[in-house]
Amino acid sequence: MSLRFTKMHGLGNDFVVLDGTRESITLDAEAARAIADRHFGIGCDQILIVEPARSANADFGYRILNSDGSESGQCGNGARCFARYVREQGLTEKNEIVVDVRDGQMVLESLDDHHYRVALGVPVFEPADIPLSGFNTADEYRLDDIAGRTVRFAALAIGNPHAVVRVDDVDTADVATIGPALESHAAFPARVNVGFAQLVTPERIRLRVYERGAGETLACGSGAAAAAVVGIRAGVLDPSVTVDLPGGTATVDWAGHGKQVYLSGPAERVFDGELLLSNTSR
Ligand SMILES: N[C@@H](CCC[C@H](N)C(=O)O)C(=O)O
Repeated sequence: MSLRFTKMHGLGNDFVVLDGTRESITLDAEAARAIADRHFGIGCDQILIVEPARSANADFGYRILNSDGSESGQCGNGARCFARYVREQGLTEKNEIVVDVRDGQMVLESLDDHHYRVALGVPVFEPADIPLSGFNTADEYRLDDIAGRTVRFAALAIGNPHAVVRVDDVDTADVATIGPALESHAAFPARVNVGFAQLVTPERIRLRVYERGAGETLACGSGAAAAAVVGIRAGVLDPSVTVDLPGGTATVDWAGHGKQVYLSGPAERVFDGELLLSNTSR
């Protein structure tokens, strides 16, 4: 059995994109891990599945699987690739696309030169799936047992959960230790994406993200949005923020409490291929 796929990336956060509009695609966690495997499969941070819309006002459904086989409700870099994919595959000619994600909807807009702007949703502080309690304030939590250290962070959801740790220098931040320790800490039963953000100017941050279910990636779009929103809410960032990630630069715009957060940046198509599913099992 074989499956046609397109390999894409957004700022080096890479994806295998599958068309589930013509025939339904069911991938269990083991199959997802096999596809994402960089030695025995195609290799990617996430698998994106284009599905038929579930709501009357949507154009498509959008499913996201991490490289460890877990499912997420959000992928910002993937959403830009999704927008490019559905237009290039002739699935729509629309410039503005509404997609159903696991817990809501997103709006994807085509800009010039293969750039896209994505409305990720309204950020939620004190999200229900992050049952932290007994910490300082809604904006700053603290855990004392992260690899023997005390770590302070903000926590919020943008369709998926994020912890944002402010650091002086992303180059020397201990992402490899603090990232996985916080990602799978008991305080986060659904696990969490962990961003390490360095303030450069009120319009610019540098960011590295240890992603839930994928490890450190070259860029995380929802992580960029989360870090910018935390800084804007704290009054240290302007409403439009340039986010420098290891894989490139994204822009985040947020007008404040109760408003949608927007992520803009490029989407690249790398190649098309056909996956022989029997070759992915080990
Ligand atoms: N790379 C993504 C986020 C993908 C999902 C995330 N790892 C999760 O489990 O929530 C992005 O660009 O937003």
